[in-house]
Formats: sequence, structure tokens, C-alpha cells
Amino acid sequence: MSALAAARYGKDNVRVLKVHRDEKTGIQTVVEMTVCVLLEGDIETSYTKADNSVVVATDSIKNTVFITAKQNPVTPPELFGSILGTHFIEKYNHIHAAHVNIVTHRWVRMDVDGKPHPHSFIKPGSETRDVQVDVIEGKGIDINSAINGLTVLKSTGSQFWGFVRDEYTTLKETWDRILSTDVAASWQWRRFTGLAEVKAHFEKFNAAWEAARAITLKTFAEDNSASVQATMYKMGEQILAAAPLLDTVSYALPNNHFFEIDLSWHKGLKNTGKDAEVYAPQSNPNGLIKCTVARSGQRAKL
Ligand SMILES: O=c1[nH]c(=O)c2[nH]c(=O)[nH]c2[nH]1
Repeated sequence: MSALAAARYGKDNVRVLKVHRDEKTGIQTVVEMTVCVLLEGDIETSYTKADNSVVVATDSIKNTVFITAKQNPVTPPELFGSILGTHFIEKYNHIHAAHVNIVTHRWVRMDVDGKPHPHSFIKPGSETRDVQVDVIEGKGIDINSAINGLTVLKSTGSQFWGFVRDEYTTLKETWDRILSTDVAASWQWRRFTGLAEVKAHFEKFNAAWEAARAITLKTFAEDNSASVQATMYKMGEQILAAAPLLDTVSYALPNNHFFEIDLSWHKGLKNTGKDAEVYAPQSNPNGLIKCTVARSGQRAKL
């Protein structure tokens, strides 16, 4: 005998671009998103009895994303995700949870002749602003916000020494190395009671994203890093202090290694230690360092 233990379904990779036109100034703004909506509820019979009467077609879910984007602001994504998720649990009696994931792609206004252009944009890299919004009937709205794909590098101001040395160790201690990572930072909001409460805290979402981004970059640049571990913890502490509605801040940072190259075999050329100039970027393997920072007394899962 078997039974359906868990089920959710919906539409993934719904790509949307919304243009906002300010009629007065002629300035336009674009927001590009990739959306995933997964629904849960009394949908078991669609799996176990071929009963499609409980299925809101994933095609209709996709249409709802477009209509909701037309009729509502799409920023901040935390609010748009909450509006979209709440729609499904309010519209369909048998749907009890909606899980909305939004990846917002970064389009930055172009400067032309030193001036911000009214309707032209650049995609500066792979950085995205992401949210996971879980609207759960009778419980509330859980929101996790994130920055992903923000690649940074510093050419000094990073050390790594004092680590375990044993018969497995070949790595030399260093007091000056290149440090580079692709930032994956996320912050978990305390549960909201519903859409009204999300709307009431509207302005906090962009503020938290801006603070998280600024703190991450400033700390990365300015901290004389003892390790990825020590630097990321400092970032998390500061973000929690800047945004009181956050329960936790998490980081997952790859250590993108740049190895020194010994060129002494060529006419005694000096290219290591304080003479290092030419490095070999490594694609793999890479360190991967994770942590979650919570307010004192709280434990969290990775
Ligand atoms: O910042 C670092 N943390 C580590 O845990 C580690 N391990 C390693 O080989 N290099 C580094 N660098």
C-alpha cells in the first residue's frame, strides 16, 4: 500500500517584464522577473484518482501572474509575491498555501553623456534580487529575501593563517591574499499575519535590501579579513542590527581561489609572496562557507 505523502504544483519560469512610464517626467523604469508559483491544498485526488476537478491549470496560474503584474505594483518583490500568493488562497477554497519564488534581474539605468538616460538600461552582471514568499492559510506569510550572484574580489586585505596543520595540510599560511566570492545572502523576516501587515511594512523591504547590499560590500572591502567565516559573520551581525523585523541572516560564500604561480624556474623570476602579480584563477574545487546569524538565544537550521 502507498499513499500520497506530499504534493504541490504550479508554473515555473514565468518570465515577466513590466515597464513603468512616468507621464510627467517621461522617465521609464523596467522590472524583469522570473516567477515560480506552486500551490498546495485539497489536490490529492488529482494524483490518486485522476480527478482534474481540483486542478487550477498551471496555464491559468501563468495567466494570473501576468494579470496580477498588470494590476499591481511589482516592487518591492516581497509585496508582489504576497499579493500573488494571497490571491490563490482567497480565490480557491481548496487551495491552502501558495509558494511564490521571484528572481528579479538587475537592470541599471544607463548614463549617456554623464546623465541618467530616461529609458535605457544595462545589465551589469548576474546579480539578482530574489524572494521566496510562502502564503499559508490560517498561519500568515513567511518571506525570505536574498541577493544572489553578486561577484566581488579584493586584491589585498585578506589573510588566512592559524588553521589546523597536520599530515593532510599543504596550504601555506598567508597574511596577504586575493579574496573573491559570489555573494549569496538571504534574510528571513519574522512571520507576517497577512497581506495587510506586509503592506503596512512596505517601505522596509527595499530598505533591508539596500542595507544588506551596502553592508555586504562595505564589510567585504574594509574588513582586514581573517577568513571568509569571520568576515561573513560581521556582515550578518550588522544586517540584523539594521533591520529589526529580521529573524536571521544567512550567507553561502564560495571561496573563488586565485593561486600564486611560482615562476622562479624562468631566470629566477620573483612572483610569490610580496612579489606576486600574476595569479591563476581556479574554477574548482572551491571552498564553500555557510552560516546563519540569529539574534542571541535563537538557533536556526542551515
Ligand atoms: O577563509 C578561508 N576559510 C577556510 O576555511 C579556508 N580553507 C582554505 O583552504 N582556505 C580558506 N580560507
